[in-house]
Amino acid sequence: MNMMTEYWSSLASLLGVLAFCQSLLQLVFPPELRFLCLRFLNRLFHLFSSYCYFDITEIDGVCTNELYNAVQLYLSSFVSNNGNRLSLTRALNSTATTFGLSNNDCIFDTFGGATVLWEHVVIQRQSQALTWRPLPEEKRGFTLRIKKKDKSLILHSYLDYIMEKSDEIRRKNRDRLLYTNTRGGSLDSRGHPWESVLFKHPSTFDTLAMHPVKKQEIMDDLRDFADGQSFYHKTGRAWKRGYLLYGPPGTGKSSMIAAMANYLSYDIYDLELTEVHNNSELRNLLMKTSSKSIIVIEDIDCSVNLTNRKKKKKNKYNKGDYCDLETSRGAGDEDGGNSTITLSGLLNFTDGLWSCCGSERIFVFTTNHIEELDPALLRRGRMDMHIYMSYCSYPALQILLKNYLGYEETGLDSADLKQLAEVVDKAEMTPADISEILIKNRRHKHKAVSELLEAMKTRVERKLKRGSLRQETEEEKRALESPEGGSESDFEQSCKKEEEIEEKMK
Ligand SMILES: Nc1ncnc2c1ncn2[C@@H]1O[C@H](COP(=O)(O)OP(=O)(O)OP(=O)(O)O)[C@@H](O)[C@H]1O
Repeated sequence: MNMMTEYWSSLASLLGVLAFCQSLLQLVFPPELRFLCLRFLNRLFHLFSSYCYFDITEIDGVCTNELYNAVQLYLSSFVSNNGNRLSLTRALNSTATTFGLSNNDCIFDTFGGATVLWEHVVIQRQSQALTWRPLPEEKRGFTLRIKKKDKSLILHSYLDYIMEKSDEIRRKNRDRLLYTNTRGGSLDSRGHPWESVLFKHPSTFDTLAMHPVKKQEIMDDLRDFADGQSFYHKTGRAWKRGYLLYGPPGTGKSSMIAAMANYLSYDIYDLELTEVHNNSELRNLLMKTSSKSIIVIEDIDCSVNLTNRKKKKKNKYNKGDYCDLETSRGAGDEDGGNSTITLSGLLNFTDGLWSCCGSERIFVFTTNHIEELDPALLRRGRMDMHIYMSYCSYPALQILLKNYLGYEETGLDSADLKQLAEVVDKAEMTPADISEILIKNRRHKHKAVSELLEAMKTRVERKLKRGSLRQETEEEKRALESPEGGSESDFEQSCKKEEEIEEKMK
């Protein structure tokens, strides 16, 4: 008991001494002097430290600091792999989740061999300043710690790099738009010649069925283009690229365009040439497109008479009102007058001076009949890459089987696969045809494969039959046409026979 009393009394006298010292300190060292001392110590510390620090606050005065937002987005791109405690956000109507550093958490980053430390600093705001807009209750910011020797690298390149990266992430996270030119060239309420809708096409290079080597080549080309600003600048070329997609209907030309847009996070401008009246309207449309976009003209062979030939083009595949365009607008204004679009107008659109307004644009033309296009339109520099979208090959079929039936996970009968590999090239089926069969039977994998195999075999048989019948007819025709051949009525008979074959094949 005595011990306890002694303990309490010595504690009380110690506290008394402390209180006395504190009031003495207050008297000798007023707060101003203490603050100065602290500042001095701080300066001394920084003088001998090899690090320097930068504060990037969320709000600079009353304006939002763009750099803060950029750093937040930039860090979100790799923080998910490194951080232990993360903040998660998702904007309204967005499908992307954004990771962020939690309050007062740190993360290291490296750039050009320099290691930097980012700290997310969150402190409560003491009082609301008198501003025209209410400030958040918390004061947020990032503190960047770098080595003094890296200062110039970080300030000159790293921050620009962060701004660029954040732009890219922002574009990726936002929804893409699909534009189409307004009917008859009229302007919308904002005086814009393009109308837009949200573009949510699910096609990606993963889902696209084509040979993986070819696919990779296209992806590399697109990536080189998107990252090639300095290259295009250095070589004095306009920052644009043209792709011509050609091949039979249903081989994935439109799917490829969607995959390109999703891959690069570009908007799409789907140009309906039939709604454009003349070259100057075409130029105006081009000027109103934004950079980082894909400008598409589908079925270019059917859209307008692009051969500049005097004779009117005969369209093999009638595609409705596309085909009579030249007729309906009064063909004959071939030399670039104001009443119709001409080949030279289109060439100017793709690589004339006007095509360089804005930058980072991709032109994609599609056609089912490359042979009907004017060589001027096809030359490299205008259409830099010609991509043949072929009938389904075995590597492409494997992608479809994987997408539609989950083929890789569960595996299919190897004998079936072997047979598919044998007939797929001969069958000449489009990915669209194959997709249809697979969709129909997607719940029954083995039925899907056997039906597909059946369809392919039938096609091969029909092709063989057609080939041999045609050969027979050719021989008969040749016999009839020879000097000792038969009469005209025999020839007519042979034609009739060919028609019969066609009928049978149908
Ligand atoms: N290469 C492919 N990979 C994956 N799916 C494909 C492919 N080709 C076609 N398809 C499927 O077939 C459908 C039609 O294809 P798409 O419209 O892309 O072909 P297209 O070549 O543009 O045809 P068209 O020349 O008639 O416009 C697509 O919705 C897609 O489901």
